[in-house]
Amino acid sequence: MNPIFVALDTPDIHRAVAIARDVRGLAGGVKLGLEFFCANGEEGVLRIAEGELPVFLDLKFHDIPNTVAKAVAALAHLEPAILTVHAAGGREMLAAAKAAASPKTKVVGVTVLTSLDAADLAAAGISGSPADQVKRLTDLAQQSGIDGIVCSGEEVAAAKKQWPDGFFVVPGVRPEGADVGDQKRVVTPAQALSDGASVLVIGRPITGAPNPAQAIRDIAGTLNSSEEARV
Ligand SMILES: O=c1ccn([C@@H]2O[C@H](COP(=O)(O)O)[C@@H](O)[C@H]2O)c(=O)[nH]1
Repeated sequence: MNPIFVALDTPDIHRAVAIARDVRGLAGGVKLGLEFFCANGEEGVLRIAEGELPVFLDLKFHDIPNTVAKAVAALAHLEPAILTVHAAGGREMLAAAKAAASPKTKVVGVTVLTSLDAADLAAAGISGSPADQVKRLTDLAQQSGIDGIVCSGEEVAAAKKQWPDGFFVVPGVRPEGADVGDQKRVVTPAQALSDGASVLVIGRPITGAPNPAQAIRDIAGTLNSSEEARV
């Protein structure tokens, strides 16, 4: 499986369609998040799905089990390849999300956002490092029956050891020297992949490039040959 999913973080449907077209045949899929979904809804998702790349719906649901289950059920007919919920929503909520999803969808739990560091966790009253919190939430996710987690590349090797057959989505990925923006726990695509990432989520380094297709080719070229063979 090609691990590169391009984050189409724009409210502009025409721009999203154009980038999805540019990266077709080079990316493993596209990721649609809150910015896109709030602006374009289900109709927008269907437009992007016409491009025939697998669609990852990154809506990061976090609510009581009944509400999350109903939200996931309302989207189940779209059969996204991947769907996110917040692992901190608890075991019951995670299990309810999995039960409501299409069997074709991998449900993954966001552990600690890649835009947060230890100081941010402390400010929110969470003790320990991001790695400690990712470990706790990975346990919870595994016990709940969902398919995997979202974590940074800094934690993915440990998470893979903890959950060998888990599915690991890694955002906060930056080619050497690229602008990190608001991301705080960042690794290179090659590092994330060799440490066990199943999917690399990459947005601005591709969508902000003058030539998104070339940006993906450049990233693929940084992966070592055995990993590159998967792209
Ligand atoms: O912990 C998380 C969870 C999700 N994301 C999402 O990934 C992309 C990253 O975009 P870049 O432009 O490559 O920074 C974005 O859609 C986030 O919502 C994340 O970054 N971290």
